[in-house]
Amino acid sequence: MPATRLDGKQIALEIRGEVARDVQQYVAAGHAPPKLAAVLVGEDPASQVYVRNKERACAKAGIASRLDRMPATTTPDELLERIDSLNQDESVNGILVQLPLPAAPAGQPALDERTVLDAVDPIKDVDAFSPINVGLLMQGRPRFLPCTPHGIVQMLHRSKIETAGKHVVVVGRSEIVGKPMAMMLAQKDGSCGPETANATVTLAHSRTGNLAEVCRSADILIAAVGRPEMIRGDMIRPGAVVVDVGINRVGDRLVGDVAFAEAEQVAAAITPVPGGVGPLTIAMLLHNTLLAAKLQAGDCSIG
Ligand SMILES: NC(=O)C1=CN([C@@H]2O[C@H](COP(=O)(O)OP(=O)(O)OC[C@H]3O[C@@H](n4cnc5c(N)ncnc54)[C@H](OP(=O)(O)O)[C@@H]3O)[C@@H](O)[C@H]2O)C=CC1
Ligand SMILES: Nc1nc(=O)c2c([nH]1)NC[C@@H]1CN(c3ccc(C(=O)N[C@@H](CCC(=O)O)C(=O)O)cc3)C=[N+]21
Repeated sequence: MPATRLDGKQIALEIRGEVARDVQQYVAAGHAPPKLAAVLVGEDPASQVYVRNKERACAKAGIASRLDRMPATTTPDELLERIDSLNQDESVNGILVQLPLPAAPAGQPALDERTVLDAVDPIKDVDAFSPINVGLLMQGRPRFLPCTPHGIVQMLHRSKIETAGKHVVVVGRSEIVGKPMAMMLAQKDGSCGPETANATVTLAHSRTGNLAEVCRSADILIAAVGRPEMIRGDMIRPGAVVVDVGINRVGDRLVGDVAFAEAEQVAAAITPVPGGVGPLTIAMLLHNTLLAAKLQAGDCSIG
């Protein structure tokens, strides 16, 4: 029997509905609508699509948004100045600097991702990329949860997939996905999302020995590698849950990091690409933007 498809799009719509309702209540209590500022440097086509989707989702949830487009020739000082002005702007609750940043034109200093992300005020850091928010997450007392791992946690929970006592293998150790994902699932209590903790976590990467065997030992396999269809059917334990984070453009097709047709024959449940983790990332960004507004209004001390 082929695997159940975990419908990320549907779950994302459900979460967006909840955020819209909470935004309505927040505004009814006399607050200005939450506001997200996205900074897009350069012309990367995938980033354009993502930022457009995000703006549309904000509008539907009653969240205000502004898009600051800056040319690929922007200097580090210009970008840091823009971030600082968004930090100071009391009407802006959330700030997102779209990644990747473009390469610098010849003869100009590069835009360093770390320096730029460090400049975002932690109380407005809706991506949860700043060192303060990463540290709070590590300690099990997060303020903002990073959007993609949080979306995955929500999807598992809402699909009634238990993580406690399970062996989760996360393939990929990026700061955005793999590393925080592993940390969240290994937490002792529910601090990083409802009932999604207490997993036994293996964090695999490009230097992992015998990756296929490590993957086959997973009850839940989470692939965040960025290599089209590298997780094959024979790397999956029969009956496992497979979460495919990868978004790879191959010609005009969008494919994940998992060879879906093969995996579907082995797994018990699997996320498709598109329509899996991607839409959840956006839903959790909306959630974080409302949370940011509440924190700044003094409405709640922590998530
Ligand atoms: N759906 C969504 O919302 C999102 C999707 N994505 C997508 O997820 C994917 C991963 O993104 P991101 O985490 O930013 O990627 P990065 O490129 O930052 O990290 C990739 C990770 O995969 C590891 N890796 C690379 N090759 C192999 C290999 N052959 N075997 C095992 N591990 C390997 C790398 O190992 P090492 O550390 O050793 O180099 C690294 O840790 C991309 O396709 C991206 O587009 C990203 C963010 C959100
Ligand atoms: N500061 C920052 N924060 C991010 O969260 C961030 C980022 N930079 N840079 C790039 C990655 C990637 N990412 C995606 C989000 C949604 C979809 C998404 O909605 N995907 C749709 C398909 C969209 C399409 O057709 O291209 C889907 O999977 O169904 C994809 C990718 C967020 N990222």
